[in-house]
Amino acid sequence: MKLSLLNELRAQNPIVLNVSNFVTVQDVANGINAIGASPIMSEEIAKTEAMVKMSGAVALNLGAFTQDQVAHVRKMGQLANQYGKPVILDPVAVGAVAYRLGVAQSLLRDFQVSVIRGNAGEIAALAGIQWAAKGIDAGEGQGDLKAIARSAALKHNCVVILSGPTDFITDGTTVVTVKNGTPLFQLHVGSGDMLSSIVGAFAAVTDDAFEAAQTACLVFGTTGQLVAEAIGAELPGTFTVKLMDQLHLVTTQEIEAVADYE
Ligand SMILES: Nc1ncnc2c1ncn2[C@@H]1O[C@H](COP(=O)(O)OP(=O)(O)O)[C@@H](O)[C@H]1O
Ligand SMILES: Cc1ncsc1CCOP(=O)(O)O
Ligand SMILES: [Mg+2]
Repeated sequence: MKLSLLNELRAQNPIVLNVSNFVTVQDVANGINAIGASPIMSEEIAKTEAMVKMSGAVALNLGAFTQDQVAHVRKMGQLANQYGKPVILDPVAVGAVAYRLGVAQSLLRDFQVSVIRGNAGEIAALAGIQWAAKGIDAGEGQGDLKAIARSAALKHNCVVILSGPTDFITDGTTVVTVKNGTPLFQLHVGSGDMLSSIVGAFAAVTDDAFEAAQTACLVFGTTGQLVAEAIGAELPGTFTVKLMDQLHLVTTQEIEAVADYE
């Protein structure tokens, strides 16, 4: 865990290039901005190369794609590999919809990702493990989440974040768990998407994708937890607004004071 990456991120203000989904695009852009990085979104394949070149990391979200957009994502992933930019993949709902899983698997064959960030249903699907995912949510399943995360990481040769009440972050060998968070994250559609792109912001300021993934989970989880403790009630609207504020304001000292990871 390297919390000083948060200060590094704020000092560098790296550009994070996103293929987002139309549902959560504004939360994702503002989340990246609030934490101290610089978001840019893209939907046009013709300008992909220039945009990849100027970016520090590329975050690819499969939340709501058309076939044209899949071609765009593929080209962006391949160009990111060519220019040595870290790629973060958010495989939204691949556990619930076979077509989505097929698309994600074909993309994972066509370019190398640095980090996959998904919930239990999504990561189990990418590991080839049985799980009853529910739409965009994790759903229900049996099994050792640590082992599922590790198996997905080994299969796709990358760092994997299996997020949820506890986040499991692994490079396929070591597994770090982050227990910070709040159930309010589940009442805000886009929490996962924000986390994935924030992983991109951290990956842009270090060559160590595993460290970037751990730190992003700790920063995001503790920030949400601090907000929930401050508002003290189940108010998803208020939570969303205050989460943006706190992502901007949170300090490494405040995070250290509540950090719960091993
Ligand atoms: N019940 C919970 N308690 C604490 N934190 C949670 C809980 N559920 C999700 N989170 C946090 O919410 C964020 C988004 O994760 P998740 O809900 O798994 O993604 P998605 O929105 O893609 O399903 C992560 O930071 C995760 O740690
Ligand atoms: C509701 C919805 N439908 C397609 S993408 C999307 C948003 C998913 O966001 P998250 O996985 O971050 O909750
Ligand atoms: Mg999600």
